[in-house]
Amino acid sequence: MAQVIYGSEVSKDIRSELSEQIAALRASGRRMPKLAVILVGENPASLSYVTGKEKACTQVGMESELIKLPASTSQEELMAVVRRLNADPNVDGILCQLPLPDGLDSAQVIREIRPDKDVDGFHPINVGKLHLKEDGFVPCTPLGCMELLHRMGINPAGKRAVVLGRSNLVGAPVARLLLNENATVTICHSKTENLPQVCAEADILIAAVGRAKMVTADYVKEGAAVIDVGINRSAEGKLVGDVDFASVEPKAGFITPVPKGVGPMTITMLLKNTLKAYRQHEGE
Ligand SMILES: Nc1nc2c(c(=O)[nH]1)N[C@@H](CN(C=O)c1ccc(C(=O)N[C@@H](CCC(=O)O)C(=O)O)cc1)CN2
Repeated sequence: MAQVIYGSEVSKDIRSELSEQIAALRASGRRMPKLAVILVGENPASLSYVTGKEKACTQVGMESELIKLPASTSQEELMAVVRRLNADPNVDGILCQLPLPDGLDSAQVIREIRPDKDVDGFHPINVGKLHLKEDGFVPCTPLGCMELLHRMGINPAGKRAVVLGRSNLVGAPVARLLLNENATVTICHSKTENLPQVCAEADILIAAVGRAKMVTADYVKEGAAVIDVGINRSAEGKLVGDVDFASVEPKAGFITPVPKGVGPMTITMLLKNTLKAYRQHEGE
């Protein structure tokens, strides 16, 4: 039976540490860290995630600003909002909730965000820094996966890690983070042959493909740490991961559930990145 690692619980500990740090800033009369979130359109999932981000900021004592724009917003209008936030000295972190409505170019928006305010870690400068092992902003979901591994007491050095999925948001950066911590990393994708066998060699298996319950027990080595990044909605509207929990849990050593696994860590790592941006802006 695997040890189930709840990101929701780990998040509570990290958020209480962040609250203490922010309370100390407030007590010394300092400016508060501030996150600005841009939401374009009416995607219900995106609305729920940005609401979660605002609530989390309030919970730890950070300031936040939600800029809600209609789906009809033009690329130039969106870029102008980013430029306004870039120039605002009270804003430490900026993010544009993804996906954007059809017709808007997210890559162009991300490139417009000042790299020192890019708390999502998506700007090419921050992507480059991750690959060069330089200090920059790392995307929140991959950072959350690494934090969970560390909290499980797993040191990736020398371990076989398999990342299922190669997206810029999760697969590619989490693979790089594992490599940076000296794991031997394989990235699998839709063209990978013998997928279950390749995955079954992993000591650490990260599932980030976006296919409900795709990872069954035959993909998993006995005792492996399995991190499920999937957020898939079933026909009944139930949230399910990429891992078939019932099948994998008896075989794995550690496993994260969906919900209450990696998801809450994404928002917690965003708070951490925003406080880091604030400290850099304050010259600490
Ligand atoms: N600009 C960004 N856009 C998106 C990101 C991102 O990191 N930056 N990631 C995802 C969405 N996301 C945050 O934005 C996110 C996803 C899931 C969760 C979460 O807490 N999930 C809960 C379940 C919530 C539910 O019931 O729907 C869980 O897994 O327990 C938080 C944030 C894409 N866009």
